[in-house]
Amino acid sequence: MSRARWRGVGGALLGLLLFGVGILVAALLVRTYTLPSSQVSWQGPGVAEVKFTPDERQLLKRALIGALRIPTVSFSEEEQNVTALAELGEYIRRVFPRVFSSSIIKHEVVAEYSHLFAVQGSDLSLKPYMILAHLDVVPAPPEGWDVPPFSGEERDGYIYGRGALDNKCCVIGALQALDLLLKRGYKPKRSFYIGLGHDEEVSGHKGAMKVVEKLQSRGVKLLFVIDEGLAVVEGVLHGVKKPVALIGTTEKGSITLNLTVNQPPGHSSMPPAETSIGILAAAVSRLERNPMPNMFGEGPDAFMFEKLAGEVRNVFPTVPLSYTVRLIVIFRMLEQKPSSNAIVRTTTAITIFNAGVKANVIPHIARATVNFRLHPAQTVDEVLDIVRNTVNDERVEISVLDSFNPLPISPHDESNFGYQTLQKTIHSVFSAAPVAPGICIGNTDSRHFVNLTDSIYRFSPFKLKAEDLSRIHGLNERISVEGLEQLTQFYYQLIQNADFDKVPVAHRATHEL
Ligand SMILES: CCCCCCCC/C=C\CCCCCCCC(=O)NCC(=O)O
Ligand SMILES: [Zn+2]
Ligand SMILES: [Zn+2]
Repeated sequence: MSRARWRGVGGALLGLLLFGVGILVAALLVRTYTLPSSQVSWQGPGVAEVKFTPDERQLLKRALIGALRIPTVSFSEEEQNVTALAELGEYIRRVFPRVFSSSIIKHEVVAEYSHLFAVQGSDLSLKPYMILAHLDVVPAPPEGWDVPPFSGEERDGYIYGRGALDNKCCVIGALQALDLLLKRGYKPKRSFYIGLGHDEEVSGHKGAMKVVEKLQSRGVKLLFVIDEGLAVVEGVLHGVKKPVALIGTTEKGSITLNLTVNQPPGHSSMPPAETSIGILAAAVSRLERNPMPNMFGEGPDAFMFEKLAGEVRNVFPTVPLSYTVRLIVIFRMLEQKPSSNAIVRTTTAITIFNAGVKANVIPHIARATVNFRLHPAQTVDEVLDIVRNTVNDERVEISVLDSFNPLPISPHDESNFGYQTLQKTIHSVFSAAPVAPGICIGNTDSRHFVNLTDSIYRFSPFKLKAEDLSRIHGLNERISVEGLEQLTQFYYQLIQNADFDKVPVAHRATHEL
């Protein structure tokens, strides 16, 4: 046989060998996945679902509508509508008298406008847990809304208003669930707290932090904390069609910077080659055009995709791709949408830009504020280094207004009581939606609780479609009446599920995918 022919046969054999090895590696990789969590079933007794009477359904709706009408706006750490915060405090007293007068509940006002409810369980040997929500909201100028943002108007099965999702629905849902449990004579075994902060939207330094100080001074340790955060998302994650429940097991860090350029002012008829505005604009544009690196797989986002691998639809239906390859394809697609881009990298948002006073005056000072949300695989120092290198202009002064590192990752293994109790409750309330750990892309009051527990979970118990994401802090924020009832059901069942003293045990089928 000629040398060329031998080379051809050798090449074909090598190709076959590589193909075989490729198949083997892919098979080994996909073997490690278990069936999606939707296939998990729970051992042991379930808890009773709350059946709302028609009157209770009306009262629940009215309770949220009333709360939405009180404009508890936080503008900044220094400027909050404290009259409205006081009014909302009075309002919850009026709407939930059973909660405020129960002999097993101690209520205290913290730092004037926050509230702490301590519900005493019958078994004091069980470690308590905490449900958090917040009373304040971000501003809502009426332009662009279909209904006035503080009207609480009900339309076509939805209740509209600033705070409908973030986060008065959880304030009302948690209190309503507790009220219904008391009404039905339920006596909790495990003690728990409900904390309602009043300045979450501007840091939580005055509210949640003071609640933490109070609990710490009493030597309280918590089994777990549940706060707002991720949700049951539908059509948000590329390639996953059915609703999946994402529990934030960590939260992004944050850096807020001021970029300031100081140049001599003067007459606009004799402009310099570059003005303070031009220099600053170029600097912020460099930051926008050079996004932080894609860190997919280097943080807990990897856990989320591993868990959801079984749910990922093949994006090329005619090509038989392994789950591993599908994940790699999705990895690139994630960058295309702001919500999933936020999961895979530190984000850069230019939020304030100020300069100039008059058309014929060269401005002296130009200033921009830039807010970064840090991926859990990066630190404040690392991001600041990248920012300095990208700006790369000594005329731009960079000062840090506020910064904190990403939060620790809370346990989400099979032996963790808090995570498993949440998962069990989610399965029961949201028709067995698969549950996965994720990165909470916004910041919450729960970040102040790290010294009280290692188990902090950020989960808002409602469904969110892709088009709903822009309603949070945006226009036409709303919750469906059905969603509000489901959310209340969630807290109602969670409180009962937390009364078991052992971790719920899941039956899980392992399976080769
Ligand atoms: C891979 C796709 C996953 C996309 C996940 C996006 C799901 C979004 C779900 C909820 C929205 C996140 C809201 C987080 C709570 C924000 C609380 C807040 O506003 N805090 C103040 C602040 O962060 O400034
Ligand atoms: Zn919130
Ligand atoms: Zn918010």
